[in-house]
Amino acid sequence: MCGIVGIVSTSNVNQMLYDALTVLQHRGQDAAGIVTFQDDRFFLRKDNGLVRDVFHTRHMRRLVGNVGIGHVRYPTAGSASSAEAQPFYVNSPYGITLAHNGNLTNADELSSDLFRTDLRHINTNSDSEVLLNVFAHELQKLGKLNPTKDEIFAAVRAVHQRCRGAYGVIAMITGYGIVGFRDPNGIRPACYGVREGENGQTEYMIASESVALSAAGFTLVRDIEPGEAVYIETDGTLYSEQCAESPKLYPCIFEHVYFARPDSIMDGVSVYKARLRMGEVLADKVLRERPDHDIDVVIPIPDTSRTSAMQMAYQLGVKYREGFIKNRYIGRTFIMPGQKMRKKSVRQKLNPIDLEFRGKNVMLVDDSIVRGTTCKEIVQMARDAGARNVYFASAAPPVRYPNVYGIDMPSASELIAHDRTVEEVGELIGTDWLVYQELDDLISCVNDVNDAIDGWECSVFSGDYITGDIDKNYLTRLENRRKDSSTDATSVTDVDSDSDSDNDNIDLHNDED
Ligand SMILES: O=P(O)(O)OC[C@H]1O[C@H](OP(=O)(O)OP(=O)(O)O)[C@H](O)[C@@H]1O
Ligand SMILES: NC(=O)CC[C@H](N)C(=O)O
Ligand SMILES: [Mg+2]
Repeated sequence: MCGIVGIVSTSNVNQMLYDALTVLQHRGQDAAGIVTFQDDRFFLRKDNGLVRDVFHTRHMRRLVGNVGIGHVRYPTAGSASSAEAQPFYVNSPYGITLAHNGNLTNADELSSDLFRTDLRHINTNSDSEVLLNVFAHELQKLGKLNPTKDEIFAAVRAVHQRCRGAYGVIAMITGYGIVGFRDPNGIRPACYGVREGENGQTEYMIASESVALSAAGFTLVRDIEPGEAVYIETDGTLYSEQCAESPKLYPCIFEHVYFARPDSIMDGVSVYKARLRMGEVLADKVLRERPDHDIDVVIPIPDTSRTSAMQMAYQLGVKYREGFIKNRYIGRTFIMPGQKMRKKSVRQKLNPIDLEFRGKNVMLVDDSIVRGTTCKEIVQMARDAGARNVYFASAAPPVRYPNVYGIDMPSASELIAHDRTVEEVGELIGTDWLVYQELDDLISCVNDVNDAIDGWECSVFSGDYITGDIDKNYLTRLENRRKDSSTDATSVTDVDSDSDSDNDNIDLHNDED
């Protein structure tokens, strides 16, 4: 899902960016990058790996300057090669770097237009490099030596006209400042906050999630509106403008189900509260389906489902027990590239405490079932640990349709619930009873706080794509591309974590290694 952050400060931003990226690490574990600038020079460090592995002291020392942006990557387009780590850089106009969360649905067309009409070269398969070049081209067309805020907003307006899909973006323009914007449907999140810097001057941070702000002592001001751009000059002056023609707010509901940290507030909705409610309404469904259930204990599948499972147990009046212990050194499995690695990691990551299972009817709770990698293993582990009956509840409805907006599930065939009934899925994962959340119930969990929300981007559950440009042909093309690329060692599908560590990484050569 990628995490993005940008800071305009009164002192060096390298450590603040690093810390913010560690707080956003749950959004992307594949690659990380930071770019700063000082005295008209960019300083960039990016590579595959977790934040703590990418940045060593020698890199941090070189990342000087009071303004910078950062990115943690979970690839959804192109490959997992280090050449597609972000931020991306383009030297003209002004020198622009950009960090993107989301996925463009018309990246192929744009890429060809950029080459044929705009005479721009795209060097990777990343849609984010395309987005950067569209922005750069539109800014360049205005042809000014010094860009004003109005020109920057005009370039964002043009990006909205040309780009389709989902994007939360932070771009840095050398010598001028940073600009953050969201797609006209507000699918991907972005917010900004303030704190007092040296000499009482205001410092700004833009980030994917509010938790990055609060962890660094910034106060959340607000979410960036769909289609809106926020431009912060290097001296700390902030401007904002609506740059889309008819913006609507349709945030991605899967952020609340899985991606976001529970201590974040997104578009006014507390992720933690939403997950508590998911547990509550799921318990109501369990009681509707089996008023005389014989559940002895509710057990979460750590980490993400904990909040919902706890509330579900409370609502059912059943014991809540931590029956699986999570190895804290293994990351999130769903966002790992490659099914082989994901499968292996579930066993490495979770281990049962047998006494919580032996002879009991256990209700296992997860936030979602996507490919079924986790639940298949877990149900078996519960049986091996001696459970009498293994029931399974998902705090989200069946995931039946591909995602094209920044979650790496582009083909329907890899989704366990695609074209299957709930009973069939239950049988496949080997559970004695499977309960899914209803979509209307899920929506009710996130709905009641913010009137500005027009609806939710729920395509993985409903098959309705808010951008209106996704049809059967598009999804078939995507699925075929996925099949073709699965034989390619550097594809998003089947990359080994360090298989391309010695790939050439074309970027700024002010870094000595
Ligand atoms: O059906 P699947 O394809 O297995 O995907 C769903 C699972 O993946 C995620 O866990 P993950 O390990 O990524 O993260 P977590 O520790 O935050 O729960 C999610 O929480 C589910 O447990
Ligand atoms: N998950 C994301 O936000 C991915 C961003 C971008 N599409 C990439 O693949 O790098
Ligand atoms: Mg999980």
